[in-house]
Amino acid sequence: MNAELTSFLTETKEQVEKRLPQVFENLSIPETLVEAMIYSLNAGGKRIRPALLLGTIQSFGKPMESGLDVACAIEMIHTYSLIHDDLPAMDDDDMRRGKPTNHKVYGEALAILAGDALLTYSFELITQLDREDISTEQKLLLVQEISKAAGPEGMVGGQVADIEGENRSLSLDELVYIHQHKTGDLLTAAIVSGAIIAGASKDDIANLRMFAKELGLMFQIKDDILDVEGDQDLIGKPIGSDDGNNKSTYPNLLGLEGAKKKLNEHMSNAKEYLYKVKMNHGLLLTLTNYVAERDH
Ligand SMILES: CC(C)=CCC/C(C)=C/COP(=O)(O)OP(=O)(O)O
Ligand SMILES: C=C(C)CCOP(=O)(O)OP(=O)(O)O
Repeated sequence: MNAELTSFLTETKEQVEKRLPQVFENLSIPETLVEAMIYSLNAGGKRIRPALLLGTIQSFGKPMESGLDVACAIEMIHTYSLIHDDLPAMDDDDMRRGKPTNHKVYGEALAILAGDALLTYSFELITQLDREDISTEQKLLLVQEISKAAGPEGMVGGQVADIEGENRSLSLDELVYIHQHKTGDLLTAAIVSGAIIAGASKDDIANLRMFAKELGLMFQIKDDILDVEGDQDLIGKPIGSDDGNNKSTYPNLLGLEGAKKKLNEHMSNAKEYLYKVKMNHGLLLTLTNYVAERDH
C-alpha cells in the first residue's frame, strides 16, 4: 500500500473511531444495549465504507468533515449487518474482527436488538445533521439512498438470496445478484452519499454509481478469495467458513484463478467509469487497487 493511502486510511479510521462513541453520548439508552452496540462498533474493522465516503468528498475538493456523521451512520449499518450475519440463525460464527461475536458475549436477544438499534439510530443521526453545508433536500437524498441500499432491494434482499442459495450450486448470474446486493449496495451508497454531500452533478453521480457497482463486486470477490487463501490472524475469523456454510463463491464456481481473473475484469471496468467523473481521480484509484490487493 502506498504511503499516501496508508495515511488516508489511518486518518479516516481515527476520525470515525473518535466520533462513533460520541454520537451515543447524552442518550437515554439501557446500559447493556449501548455496551453491546459499542462492543461491535469498537471491534476494529477496516472502515472501508467511511473511507470511500470521505474519499469521494475529498476527491471533489470539498471538506471531508462534512461527511463524518454520515460515514459513522453507514459504519453503524454495516456493523448491524455483521452482528446479524453472525447469529446462529444465519452464519453461526463465533469470531468476528478477531473477537468473539456479539451474541457470544451478550446473548442472541441483545445481539439482535443491538443490531436493530444500530440500524435505526443511523437514520436518526442523518436526519439530525445540523450543518449549513448540508440542506434538507440533501438529507432526504441521503436517507433515500442509504435506506434503499440497506433494505429489501439491497442488502437484506441479497442476504435472503445468499441464505436461499446455500446447499445448492448457483449460476454466475445468481452469485452476482447476491454479491451486488448483499455487499455492493452499501459500498455504493457510501460513495454516492459522498457525492451527494459534495454537491456532485447528476452525470457524475451516475458514473460514480457504475464505478461503485464494479467496486462492490470486486470487494466481495476478494472476500471470497481471502476465505480460501487468506491469513486467519489478519482476517480475524477462521478461513474456509464459506465452505463450512455450504456457500457458492467465485472460487468455488470459477476456481481460484478464474475468480482472480474476474476480479481484474471488474477492476478495469471500475476504473473506466471512474475516469468519466469530473473529479480528482487519484485517491479513488488507489482505494480501488487496495480493495483488490488487501490482505483482510
Ligand atoms: C441483512 C444482513 C444481516 C446482511 C449481511 C450482509 C453481509 C455483507 C454479510 C457478510 O457477508 P459474508 O458472510 O460473505 O462475510 P463474512 O465472511 O465477513 O462473514
Ligand atoms: C461485506 C463483507 C464482505 C463483510 C465484511 O466486510 P468488511 O471486510 O468491510 O469488514 P470489516 O473490515 O468492517 O470488519
